[in-house]
Amino acid sequence: MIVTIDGVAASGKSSVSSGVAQALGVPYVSSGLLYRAATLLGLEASLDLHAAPGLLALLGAHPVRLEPLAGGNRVWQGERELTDDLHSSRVDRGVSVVAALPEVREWVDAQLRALPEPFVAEGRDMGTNVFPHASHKFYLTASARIRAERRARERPEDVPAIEAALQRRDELDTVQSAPAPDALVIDTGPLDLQGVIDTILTRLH
Ligand SMILES: Nc1ncnc2c1ncn2[C@@H]1O[C@H](COP(=O)(O)OP(=O)(O)O)[C@@H](O)[C@H]1O
Ligand SMILES: Nc1ccn([C@H]2C[C@H](O)[C@@H](COP(=O)(O)OP(=O)(O)O)O2)c(=O)n1
Repeated sequence: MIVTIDGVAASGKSSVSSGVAQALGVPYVSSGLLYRAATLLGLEASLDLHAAPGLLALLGAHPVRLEPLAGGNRVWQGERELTDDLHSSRVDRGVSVVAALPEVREWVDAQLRALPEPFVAEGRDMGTNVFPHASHKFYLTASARIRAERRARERPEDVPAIEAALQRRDELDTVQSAPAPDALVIDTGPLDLQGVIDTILTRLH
């Protein structure tokens, strides 16, 4: 069984997926972390983030591994854990450019499709492109202001700066962010985290 939870930036995808996965007793898979890892490593190597060949060579030479767990995903490059470095504002700013590269998308998709079922997969195109056959599909939204207020609790910047950055990323990610036609769209604005998780769990029973 595969459940997909897609949505815009900071709409609650990873927190909701973790809650749903824990209730089901399965892992969740955070696809965005692989795009973030490619971005972090490209930045650290001072690569041009618009150029796929250099990034792919780097990822080929030093493979990155996603460890999906119900409580939280971890990302490794060999023995080095990248997880804590993936949510900086620098990675936030660069990741949409990297995620627009078809070669990087293929690199991510191949890793995701190799994972053993069952799991909850979250990202942008889990229900459309990567797992179109998933049994249950959801898409989370909320206004940019509400998302910025939530994310401001996790970032040093103020709400208006975060809101502007989220809107910029929404625009850059538009191509791969359309909801699947068979996804249930949930506006998380009026709901708390548990409310969103319960809405999804109700549909799974
Ligand atoms: N429905 C909600 N109500 C209140 N806070 C939420 C809700 N959903 C998510 N959050 C909070 O918003 C922040 C962003 O959520 P996160 O799961 O990281 O989103 P995403 O994976 O879409 O970027 C987190 O601090 C999370 O706890
Ligand atoms: N399946 C996916 C997942 C993420 N991405 C891209 C788009 C996002 O800007 C970045 C980071 O995604 P992530 O879900 O980690 O972070 P946000 O919720 O957007 O803050 O990766 C994508 O293109 N396709």
